[in-house]
Amino acid sequence: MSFIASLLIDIFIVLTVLVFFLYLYLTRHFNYWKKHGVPYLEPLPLFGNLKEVFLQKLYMGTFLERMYLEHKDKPYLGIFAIDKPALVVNDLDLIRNILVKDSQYFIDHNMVADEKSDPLFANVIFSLKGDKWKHVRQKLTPSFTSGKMKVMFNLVNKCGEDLVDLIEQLSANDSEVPVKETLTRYTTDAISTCALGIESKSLKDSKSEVRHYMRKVVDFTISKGFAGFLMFFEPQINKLLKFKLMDKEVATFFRKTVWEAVKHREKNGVVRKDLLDCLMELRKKTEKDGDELVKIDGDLFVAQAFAIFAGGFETSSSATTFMMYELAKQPEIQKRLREEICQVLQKHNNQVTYEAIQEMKYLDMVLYETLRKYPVLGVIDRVCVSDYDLPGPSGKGIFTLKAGTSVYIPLCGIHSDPEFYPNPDKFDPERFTEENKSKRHNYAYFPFGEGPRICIGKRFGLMQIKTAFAHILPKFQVSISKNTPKEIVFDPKAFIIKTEDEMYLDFKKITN
Ligand code: HEM
Repeated sequence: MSFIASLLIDIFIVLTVLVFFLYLYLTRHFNYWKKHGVPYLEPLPLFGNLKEVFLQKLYMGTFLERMYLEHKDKPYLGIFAIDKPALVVNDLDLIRNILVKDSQYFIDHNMVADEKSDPLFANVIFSLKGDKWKHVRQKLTPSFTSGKMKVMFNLVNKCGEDLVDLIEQLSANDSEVPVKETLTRYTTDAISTCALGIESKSLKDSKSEVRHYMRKVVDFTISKGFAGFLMFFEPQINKLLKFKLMDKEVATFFRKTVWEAVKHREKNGVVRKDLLDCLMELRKKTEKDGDELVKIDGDLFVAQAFAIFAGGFETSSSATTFMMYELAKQPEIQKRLREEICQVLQKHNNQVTYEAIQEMKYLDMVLYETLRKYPVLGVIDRVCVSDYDLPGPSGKGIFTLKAGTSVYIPLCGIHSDPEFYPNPDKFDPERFTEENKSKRHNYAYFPFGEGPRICIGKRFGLMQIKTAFAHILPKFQVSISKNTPKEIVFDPKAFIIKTEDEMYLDFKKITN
């Protein structure tokens, strides 16, 4: 045998042995659920049960929705995220216990970003764990009371007026309006001014610097989609590989913007009682305390401003886009909503006010139905932080969920379960009359999550969405245009539910 042939055989043997050991390593936990008598899905080496999500073929919420609809007779189901056992919880009473009643066992999200390579994502409130999270959350919560919303309303309302001006320009000459981008420019302006007191001018200027950098945060490339996957499903692997979600230039821009706003306020004694003020108070206080745990400064400080900013603009613009799309498809619902808005506004001297938008009950119903069909976050996640006893899978005995196990709640699945929502693909706001709501399990609907980790910006999100419709619908008739997507496909790379492509719709000015 020649030297080359024997070398090739040696290489082949070494590779086979390596592949064999890699296989053993990746499948070492694959009998975990079987051993504990928990119903589970047969995994594949390398992917576990998440092949389609891993390969970015399917949005994670849609993936778990399919799993839920197939296995909802089981209170919970064991899966494998790559090689790691994780639990998908289907039963609504168990979900209530995990999110609310026994939330101390499930207080953390999975997300772990690397402090060095991705410092802002590592420190955003969504990633913070345990006492550090609790402390930051307690301090930020007062920025989101209904009193604070009232104060911020005028700023949001001004953005609503600018939004109408932009739609008027874009729809001139019967042009289609790129709704997703237009509404994201609106929410970017609203959150910039309310949270940080900065004018992002996204509606006035399509090349606005803030919009430019924020687009980079949320437009997921394949590699960012992969980083997001690991942070959500395999945070420990991400810790090793150090993938990051935020580019250096975006982090630099955000740091600069936040510290300039802070310096301006300190120098000129500006007090706006907004989110940045709350953060600045928090920063002073912790300096005085001298407590390591509660030192909210540097990137921990910037990250909280970033979290509110990032949480605040694309979530709301995505929900607003889907609502606009459904209204375009259903002119009867659109007409009824327009009539309600116009009637309420008449009582308020034709002014969009905070009180007026609270009176629009059909608007609430249409918005709630939008968030049912398109819950912005398709999966709610938690980590079990100390061993927790679940009722045994067959209803007998107990099964102890080990600390460190990831738990996923299939929100998209629950929201499209025909048992709670007959004909779930139909967009039907009547599902949200008081009477119909009272017939359902309380946990058949939770688009903002639940319990201590419920969305902190819920009130702000609802306010900015409702303000947009109160401005737009009395002035424009919205309809499907030639480039409206025929079918909605959620972006498989993204963390939240959104379309990959632009959403074009026709806007026709109402003249009377
Ligand atoms: C339609 C709009 C929105 C929806 C549907 C939504 C949904 C959610 C959901 C499902 C969660 C996770 C909750 C859980 O794990 O139980 C969340 C968390 C969060 N949201 Fe929202 N959100 C919206 C708007 C906003 C806005 C406007 C802001 C900021 C102004 C915001 C900031 C946050 C933050 C900071 C968290 C993390 C809270 C924590 O970990 O303590 N969201 N949101």
